[in-house]
Amino acid sequence: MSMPLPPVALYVHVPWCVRKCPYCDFNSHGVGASASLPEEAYLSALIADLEADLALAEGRELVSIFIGGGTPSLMSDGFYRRLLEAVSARLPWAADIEITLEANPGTLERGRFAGYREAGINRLSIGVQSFQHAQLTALGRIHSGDDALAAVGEARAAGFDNLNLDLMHGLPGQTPALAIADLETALSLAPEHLSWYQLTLEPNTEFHSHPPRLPEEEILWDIQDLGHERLESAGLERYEISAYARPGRQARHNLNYWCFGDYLGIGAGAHGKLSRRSDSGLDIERRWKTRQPNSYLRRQHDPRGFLAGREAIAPRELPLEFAMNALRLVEGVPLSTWKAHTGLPDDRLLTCLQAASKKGLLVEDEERLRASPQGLLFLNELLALIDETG
Ligand SMILES: C[S@@+](CC[C@H](N)C(=O)[O-])C[C@H]1O[C@@H](n2cnc3c(N)ncnc32)[C@H](O)[C@@H]1O
Ligand code: SF4
Repeated sequence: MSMPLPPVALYVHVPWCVRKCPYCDFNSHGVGASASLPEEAYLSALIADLEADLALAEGRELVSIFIGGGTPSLMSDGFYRRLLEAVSARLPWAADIEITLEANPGTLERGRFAGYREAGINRLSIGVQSFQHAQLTALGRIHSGDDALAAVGEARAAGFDNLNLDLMHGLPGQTPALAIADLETALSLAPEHLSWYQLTLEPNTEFHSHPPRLPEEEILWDIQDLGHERLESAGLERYEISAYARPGRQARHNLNYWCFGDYLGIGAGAHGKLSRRSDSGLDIERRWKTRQPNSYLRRQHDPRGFLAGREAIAPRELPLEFAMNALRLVEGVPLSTWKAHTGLPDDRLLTCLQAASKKGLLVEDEERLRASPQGLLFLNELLALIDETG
């Protein structure tokens, strides 16, 4: 019998922001507050991009849609209504599909969230980062703490009952007390999900060339320990390195990535991962689209199409690729996911995990692939070991 294919999700990228943040290495382009964006042209490009990728879904139902950026909340509700209509006319959806949109509190227009809800978006991810003036300024954000509070209020009033707040920690000038104060404010808003990322200095960002002064290592550890304890005591369970959720509110879209599910990626610079049945099980490919927004728009009228590159994942690389995702999850993944999502037999993975188990970086479990608490702290070391033995 032929292998079943993994579940499939859809990622949609919106590449524009009001201003480029100095720490950000995403495919996002600052256009200023008063720019008018080419909504019509981008919508028709996204639909053409989806059309070209439709066959890759092989008739599977979409389990989730994630509209990320950039700043998707720069686009109107009409844009998303038409986009979601176009997607649903072309691909079947799971009855309980999760449809998330990333929103920036600095782009809040009255009534916009209600329009998004009516368009069919059922989860908002709000980029709060911090509620403190000094930290928001250091991060070059365009919004204030009050804007973030107003955005959450507006989201609730619009009927969103599934909210994620993005917060960062380890920020310039941040003490443990300030980091916990941010979490207290976030918790007072009772989000269903909270992403709590430690600020990293990424290559090709302004912070990389002109690094700000960050808290000392010991302070960073204190922030992490205190924050983790506080979030768990408030009923937000840590299920991934940086993600906390109320029971049943884990982000389905991210869970699909971390469990090595498939996803189509449309929009400037969007990445996808797709499996195809083959004689040996599954052939898995990564694909990515043209990155520059203007080049992407031009590709609609170019016989080359939107695709900028594609690469098969060689069977040798699969253990690492799989583990890089699965091991981010605190509970790991059932070992059966490996076979189901790579088409390869278990022994291939198990051989290269033995060394990691011996070092105490993996929990010995015949049913699940799961990092130990030590392994979660030193994930890079664990992944390097898997890579060497893969
Ligand atoms: C793609 S960004 C988009 C969200 C939206 N554009 C915004 O910034 O509000 C997703 C999240 O990644 C996090 N992030 C981005 N760059 C980061 C960095 N260098 N270190 C840690 N977290 C980062 C931020 O919390 C951000 O909200
Ligand atoms: S608003 Fe978000 S995507 Fe845009 S530059 Fe800032 S962090 Fe990056």
